[in-house]
Amino acid sequence: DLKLNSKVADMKLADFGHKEMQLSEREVPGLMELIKKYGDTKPLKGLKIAGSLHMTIQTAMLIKTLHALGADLRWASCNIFSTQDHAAAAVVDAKLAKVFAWKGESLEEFWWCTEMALTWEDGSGPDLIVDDGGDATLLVHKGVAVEKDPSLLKKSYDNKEFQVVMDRLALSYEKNPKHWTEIAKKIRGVSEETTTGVARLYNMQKDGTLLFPAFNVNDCVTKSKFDNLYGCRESLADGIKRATDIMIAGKVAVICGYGDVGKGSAQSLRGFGARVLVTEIDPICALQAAMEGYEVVTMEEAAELGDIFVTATGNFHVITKDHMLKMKDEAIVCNIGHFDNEIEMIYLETTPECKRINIKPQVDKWMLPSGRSIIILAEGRLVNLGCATGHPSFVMSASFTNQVLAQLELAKENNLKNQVYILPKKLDEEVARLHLARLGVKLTTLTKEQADYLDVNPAGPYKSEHYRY
Ligand SMILES: NC(=O)C1=CN([C@@H]2O[C@H](COP(=O)(O)OP(=O)(O)OC[C@H]3O[C@@H](n4cnc5c(N)ncnc54)[C@H](O)[C@@H]3O)[C@@H](O)[C@H]2O)C=CC1
Ligand SMILES: Nc1ncnc2c1ncn2[C@@H]1O[C@H](CO)C(=O)[C@H]1O
Repeated sequence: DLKLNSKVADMKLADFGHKEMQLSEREVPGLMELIKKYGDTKPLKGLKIAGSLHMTIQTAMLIKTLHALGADLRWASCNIFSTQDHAAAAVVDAKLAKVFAWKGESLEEFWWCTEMALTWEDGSGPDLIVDDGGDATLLVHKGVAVEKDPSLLKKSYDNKEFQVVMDRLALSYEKNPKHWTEIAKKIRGVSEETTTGVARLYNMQKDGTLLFPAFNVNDCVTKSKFDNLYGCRESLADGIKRATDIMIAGKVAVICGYGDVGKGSAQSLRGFGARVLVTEIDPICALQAAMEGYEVVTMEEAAELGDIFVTATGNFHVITKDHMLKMKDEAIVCNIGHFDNEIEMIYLETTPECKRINIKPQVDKWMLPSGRSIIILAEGRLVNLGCATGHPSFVMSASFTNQVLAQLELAKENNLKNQVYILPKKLDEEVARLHLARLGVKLTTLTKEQADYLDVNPAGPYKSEHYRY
């Protein structure tokens, strides 16, 4: 396998990918600025970067930037449905990275791709990881764990996906029982894209099991208060409409979770004229939803009311078997959270009385024992990337500018500990500044008197560490 240059769906799509990458340049000002600033000095020269992040046109521009800064790249997607095959082909064709990703991977193929992204032709591993959801970081950590305790390979696991991971690790253990231990030693750190991946990192930091330093890119203000919020505001409706062509106006939409993603999702469907109900566990977010005029209900109440259901919690089994059995005939059910367990898909997939009728790729009608059916999008995986193309380039430019800044910090080898770090506010403000011109924003400059009055530096940072945007 390791001699494999790349594995993508169709290299004939490369030209289309190049055209869409070129068209996105105007929309990724932050990335273009980083290439201008560092393209000559190449601060990532000689460093190997493994990526596990949706292989889209936007990610192709992130890869282009990391490549321009000197990195040697291998890439997989972090979701079986989110690859845009023309983006993958263009990246391979332009020799920006070796790519192992295609839309519609099986779970076994997904974990093979992830391992291929983490392993160079000579069997060596990366210096740095760009992760989204933490699956690449998980494979390295579980690899080290089984090499410490091979008996873990003998067990059988109820969780189907975890069993696939352990089967894959059994193969690498057979080839080299020190493979992952050697790889982990060399890794300078990981930069993590999303809320759920960041939660995993803080759990490992708390348990003391983190094997290398990590940057929490999600909690850059110019990531989560933009991508999670405004990105979902645009790409959620895109996913639902491309999948079902449903009229949203006048329908009852139920958004589970009112965090950054839930806020953008609720606003998205309200914008199309839906009557939006919200469910929440957190009194503060529930109060925010109420202040915005949303009706805050429980899923038990909402199950029989909704026409369209969207989970956005980062939690699991938020929409359960009981909820599905109460739903209207042909209610649409989807998830925009990172993992596919927000909807209890295991009930549908393991109950003989539940019959799946495939309408088209990533759109299934499930006949239920209730005598009614529901429409499940992208098999419960994130609907904006499974049924559409994810967030547009402009908002991803801010997220990915933070990713590159985090990679540059990790590359410096400045004795970071095995813990989770956040980029400084000054850089966050810089990322925002890089995106103003494209929108014609005219920023006001503080006078010295005003700066003194506010007790801030005229060049920033403009807010305290505890400021909530
Ligand atoms: N599809 C996409 O493009 C994106 C997906 N994400 C993912 O979306 C998920 C949510 O992300 P954020 O909004 O940033 O997280 P968040 O933590 O800001 O919001 C999640 C909210 O869900 C609530 N919640 C948890 N369990 C719940 C339950 N059982 N019922 C109702 N509410 C519940 C929490 O109280 C919280 O307010 C994560 O998995 C994240 O990785 C994030 C950004 C973009
Ligand atoms: N078009 C896109 N390309 C790459 N990543 C994306 C895109 N849209 C959303 N995402 C990311 O997907 C993760 C969730 O897996 C986020 O937190 C977003 O930053």
